[in-house]
Amino acid sequence: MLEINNYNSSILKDISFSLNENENLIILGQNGAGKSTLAKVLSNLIENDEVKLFDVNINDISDDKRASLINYIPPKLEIFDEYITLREFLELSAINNNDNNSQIDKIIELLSLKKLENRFCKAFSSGEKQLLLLGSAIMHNAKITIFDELTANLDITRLKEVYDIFKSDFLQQKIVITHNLDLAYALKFKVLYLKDGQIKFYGSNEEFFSNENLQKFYNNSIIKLDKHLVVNL
Ligand SMILES: Nc1ncnc2c1ncn2[C@@H]1O[C@H](COP(=O)(O)OP(=O)(O)OP(=O)(O)O)[C@@H](O)[C@H]1O
Repeated sequence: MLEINNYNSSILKDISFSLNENENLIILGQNGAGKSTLAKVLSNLIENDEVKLFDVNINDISDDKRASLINYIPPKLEIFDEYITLREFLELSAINNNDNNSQIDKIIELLSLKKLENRFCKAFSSGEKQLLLLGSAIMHNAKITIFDELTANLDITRLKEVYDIFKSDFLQQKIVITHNLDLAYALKFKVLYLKDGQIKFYGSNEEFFSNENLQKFYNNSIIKLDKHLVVNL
């Protein structure tokens, strides 16, 4: 269980909610609403005293233990080593000391990354870097993984693959920050909507994507067509 109680900062206002074990979440909101900041608070990249992970205050959890409980995947892959290959990057993403070769093979196969296996990550396209981030999250295998705009640079085929992985059991509990409302709608995860640093909605996917709430949160800019949401251009 993930809990945050009365968190306040210059960016976020009075943030409180709890997410049960094995519940997945989507965080929505306009640019600058505070989504990434909230993700960093939940994973203690912004230190705080208001988050509890599985009933323990996040500050009382050792770094190793915390890494096994929550993992924040940033929107962009930062590579500091010019010569690190995809395979090496995945090896470094593991937080255990096992022989991880067969798991790495599985992830490379799952994400169809075989041709990039021994290439330097630094030169990857932005979409390839996003897939590597997803691979590293699967390798890391934290109890809760937060993805900050993972799908931003993916082509349609890759987006569908990521959707399938989000719906599968390759990862444990997932928190997905996205601007892609069609993806958010299709995933059916619980929704948290932020506006100006405040939670304006926290509840079921079905309720959030009701016609009434679409009107309330997005004016007339989104319409429902069959099982999809499309931008009303
Ligand atoms: N380190 C910081 N110092 C000062 N202000 C910051 C800092 N980080 C973020 N902000 C500000 O806080 C607000 C929320 O930023 P945040 O990145 O959390 O938004 P977001 O909802 O993730 O936006 P986007 O959808 O554009 O990625 C923004 O106005 C941003 O400029």
